[in-house]
Amino acid sequence: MPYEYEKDGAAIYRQSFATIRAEADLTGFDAEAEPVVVRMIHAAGMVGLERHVRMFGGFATAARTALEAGAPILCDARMVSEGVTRTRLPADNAVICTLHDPRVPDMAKAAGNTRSAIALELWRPHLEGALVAIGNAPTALFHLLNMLEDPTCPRPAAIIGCPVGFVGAAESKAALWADQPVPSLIVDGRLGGSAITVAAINALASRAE
Ligand SMILES: C/C1=C2N=C(/C=C3N=C(/C(C)=C4\N[C@@](C)([C@@H]5N=C1[C@](C)(CCC(=O)O)[C@H]5CC(=O)O)[C@@](C)(CC(=O)O)[C@@H]4CCC(=O)O)[C@@](C)(CC(=O)O)[C@@H]\3CCC(=O)O)C(C)(C)[C@@H]/2CCC(=O)O
Repeated sequence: MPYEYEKDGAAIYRQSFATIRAEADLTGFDAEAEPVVVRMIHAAGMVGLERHVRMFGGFATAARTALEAGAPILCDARMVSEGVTRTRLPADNAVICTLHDPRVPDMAKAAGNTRSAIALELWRPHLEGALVAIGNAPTALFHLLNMLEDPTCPRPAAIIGCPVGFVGAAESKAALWADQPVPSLIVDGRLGGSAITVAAINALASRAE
């Protein structure tokens, strides 16, 4: 006896988003921010994630405005950059991940840091006005905050700071929350990861949902 299941992709999305909107407490998010949180919950399969999502500085509007103006998206890991749905992007935005640049291993060795952190040095020419998306590496977020302490460092338009894990994830996001260098989104504590980071980008990229 074959299993019966929903086979219409659009219907699956519609049903998922309706379930999330029925079950999650989204009252703390305005109309710009709500679709971002809904898509993050969708990617994680976790109603309750909304209690850990925090934004400051008019994050959703700042990020959308930057994307619509053609800002590049700078990603810490290829898992993030590969997940961006290109057809949703409003200005054929460049999606850049420098982690696998052949120069990075030697640069990391010389600096005594992770590849994820040192790869951000190659962001400098693209950083001004960019949307930054850190979904994996706590060391990348710490390194970005250190770079931004230098007033001559180009400034991104907005930061998605969602590194995940047990070493440095909560601490790096707490540091972003404390510094508030530009409008940002964080998921507090150990929660985070590439999938929910990509979901936030994809929600920001298109207003249609
Ligand atoms: C310590 C690291 C952590 N990685 C985590 C979780 C995941 N990482 C995956 C993969 C495939 C990659 N992780 C690297 C970024 C690699 N991970 C690290 C580093 C050693 C240090 C980063 C840091 O602490 O900030 C880092 C290597 C580096 O020198 O920077 C990766 C480059 C490793 C590699 O394959 O070479 C690679 C990313 C590839 C890419 O997408 O471009 C996982 C899929 C785990 C796995 O393979 O088993 C998973 C994905 C999680 C996600 O949703 O993104 C942690 C948990 C973030 C951890 C840092 C914190 C901790 O508590 O340990």
